[in-house]
Amino acid sequence: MTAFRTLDSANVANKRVLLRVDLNVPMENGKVSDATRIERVLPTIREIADKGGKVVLLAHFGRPKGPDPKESLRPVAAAVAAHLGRPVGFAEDCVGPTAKAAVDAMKPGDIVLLENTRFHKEEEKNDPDFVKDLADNGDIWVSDAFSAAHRAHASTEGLGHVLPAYAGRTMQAEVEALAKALEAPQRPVLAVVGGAKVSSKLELLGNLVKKVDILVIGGGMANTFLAAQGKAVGKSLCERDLLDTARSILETAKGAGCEIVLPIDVTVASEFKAHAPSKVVSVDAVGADDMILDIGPSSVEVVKGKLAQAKTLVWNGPFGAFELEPFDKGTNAVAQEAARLTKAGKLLSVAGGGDTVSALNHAGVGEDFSYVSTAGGAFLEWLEGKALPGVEILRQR
Ligand SMILES: Nc1ncnc2c1ncn2[C@@H]1O[C@H](COP(=O)(O)OP(=O)(O)O)[C@@H](O)[C@H]1O
Ligand SMILES: O=C(OP(=O)(O)O)[C@H](O)COP(=O)(O)O
Repeated sequence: MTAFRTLDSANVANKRVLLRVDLNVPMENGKVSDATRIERVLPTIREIADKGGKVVLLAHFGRPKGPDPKESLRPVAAAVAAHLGRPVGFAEDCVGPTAKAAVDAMKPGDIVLLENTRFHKEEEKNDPDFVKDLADNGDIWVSDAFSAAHRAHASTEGLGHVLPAYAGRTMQAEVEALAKALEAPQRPVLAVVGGAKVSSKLELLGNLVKKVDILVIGGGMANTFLAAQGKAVGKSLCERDLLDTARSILETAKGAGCEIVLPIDVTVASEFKAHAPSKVVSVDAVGADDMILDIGPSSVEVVKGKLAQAKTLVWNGPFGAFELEPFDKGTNAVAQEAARLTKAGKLLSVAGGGDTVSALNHAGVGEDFSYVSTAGGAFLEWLEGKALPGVEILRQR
């Protein structure tokens, strides 16, 4: 494995440092509801600023189709400043005259966050002209966004081709910690995959089932598998065009000797709303107007039984819409059991993902897992053994 170029070898004094961070943080009512991703990048920001660098933060937020005030990073800049205890400026564009004016006005040690890189469609295309526009405001590029390193985007990968590239402290720490915890995991290995990013994560499961002994599928992800088995899922989140993919993953799992665990009962409601009237039903009895928002109590018991068999747990994606009570019950119960087994020395537990970390904190066990990564999709791809473009670019230069 080629070593990273790290901040140890970077001369940042007086330099404009384009620092890619992942500030795709959970928000509730316009406020950051879980600051783990912010907390994790503070050491790198402080180190560069204290060495006299000008810290130009680049980040994405959500999946906007173009400029969209609802997906602005402005409120996140205020949260970064609050956690850092230092002022953080904000520029309303990440390229062009607005960004240039903000960066030109910086003094050594200053910190500025540029607006959502995804307001430009060229970001996700890794467009060379856009990369150049971003690079115009920097002398070096530091990436501390391990959780976005599975994306070969302009700010997560492209910049590494045109500027001297270095890994930030969180990037370093994540890769080291995951390798230490999971390079030779004790078996059985149990993976839990849930959450809502079904289309971008479902296909990963085809490789994951070859690496783990048991795969528990929950959250929105489970609905597509239930539908693939011919079950009704009503108004639930479900990717109908991925039913064949889901079926082929079930086949691959069978061939690989990986046990797949799906919910046997679910909590349904007719609205995606906290305290919406809800009931627990069998997965064979979901009605046309029902929305599956959590796993049910019998499923929780099944998952607890699987946890008791496992020596290693890897987890991305909550079991339900945990932000809305009472649809946090399944996630809370499983998280608390995993934490108990970890504290008893019976389980090595690694969990990751912006919302998953938030869910563990919500369940009161964020400190009790063996390792909590900021990364969800990137963590799953790393686990599959895939090379992550945003990591590889840091090794090559
Ligand atoms: N059954 C479900 N229906 C709709 N949304 C769900 C369901 N289960 C979980 N979710 C949502 O999944 C989101 C987290 O998914 P995801 O972004 O994939 O996780 P992470 O950020 O940890 O990688 C949460 O906002 C949660 O509300
Ligand atoms: O939140 C993220 O990933 P995650 O939800 O898998 O943890 C990253 O910021 C990547 O975001 P993306 O999946 O919109 O590219």
